[in-house]
Amino acid sequence: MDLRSATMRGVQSLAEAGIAHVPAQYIQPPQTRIGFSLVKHNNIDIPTIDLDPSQSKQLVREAIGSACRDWGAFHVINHGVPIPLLDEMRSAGLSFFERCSTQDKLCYACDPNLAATEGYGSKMLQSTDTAVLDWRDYFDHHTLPLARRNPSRWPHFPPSYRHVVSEYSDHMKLLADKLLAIISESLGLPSYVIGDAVGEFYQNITVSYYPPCPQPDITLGLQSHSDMGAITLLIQDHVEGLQVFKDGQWITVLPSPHAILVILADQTEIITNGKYKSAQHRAITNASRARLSVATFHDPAKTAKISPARELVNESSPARYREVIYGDYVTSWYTKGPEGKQNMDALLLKC
Ligand SMILES: O=C(O)CCC(=O)C(=O)O
Ligand SMILES: [Fe+2]
Repeated sequence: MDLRSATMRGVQSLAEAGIAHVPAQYIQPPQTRIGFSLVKHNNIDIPTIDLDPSQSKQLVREAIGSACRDWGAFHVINHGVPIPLLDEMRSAGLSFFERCSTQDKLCYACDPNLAATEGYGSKMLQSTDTAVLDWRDYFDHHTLPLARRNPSRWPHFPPSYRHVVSEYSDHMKLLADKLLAIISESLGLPSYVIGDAVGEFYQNITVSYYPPCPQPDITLGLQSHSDMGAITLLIQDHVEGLQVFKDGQWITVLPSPHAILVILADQTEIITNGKYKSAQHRAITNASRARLSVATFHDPAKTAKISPARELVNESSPARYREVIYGDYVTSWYTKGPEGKQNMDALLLKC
């Protein structure tokens, strides 16, 4: 197979072509390879917080407060989202990637020259780009506000696909609202403070598909980054691959099929004036099993001005970040690339 045309069709075609060596554009430099930094397996896991209404609200606030401070990411269980819906969402995504023909998938191809367009894609090398490519294909859906939601742009297969994504989107929004309220309260603020600072949610749902990779030691499924919006809700299948960076180590997030992973994103770090940090995370590859995740991003409008909440700024705790227009932040993220937390570092004020 012509490797160039296979690359245009995403990494799944490369994997299915049975290559033994990945094309050069997918090879990570030594410092971002998985062998470079410490990886802890299974002996520490990120916190799990039970949101069942029978739990003490005060204890839940405290548990969320420490998870946000220490990790920037945590699992929630008894979150109110029907478990069958989580399974339906994973299985709809998997059917698109594994049961649709390449030709069918390409009907939904997003414009590779534009950032964050809706549809099916894989990171492409731009002519000026020196970034290493991720071993990942994806389908991005624009789901909220409702005016952005156009299910006719989403896969027609399996037949339930469009209905499942719409229902999933609605449930994720409710959960994101609830979590931002508890996160505000965990800082001693009224429940509306962070939600009001973010404003109306712009929600995107990205299904990521990581085919088996013949050289997992020198590739990444998704390079290290923090999410740029306010809060991300993620589910994964039973295959390990997601890692969160904590205290100088990469920690694998063990799959937990009924749980939803909450990832604090950059705008929440700014609004909380750095009291809570966005989580740096990445996805690694493996040689034998495909992996699927579904990330639901909740972002401010591009015109929203984001700055530390006034309630958290005072003489003893001055503002640590300058105000940013969210759209400018997104542009800089796509221009400089997501690597690590470099985009947040650019907003830090010298206190
Ligand atoms: O696949 C994963 O688990 C991570 C996905 C992710 O971090 C993202 O889409 O921003
Ligand atoms: Fe992410």
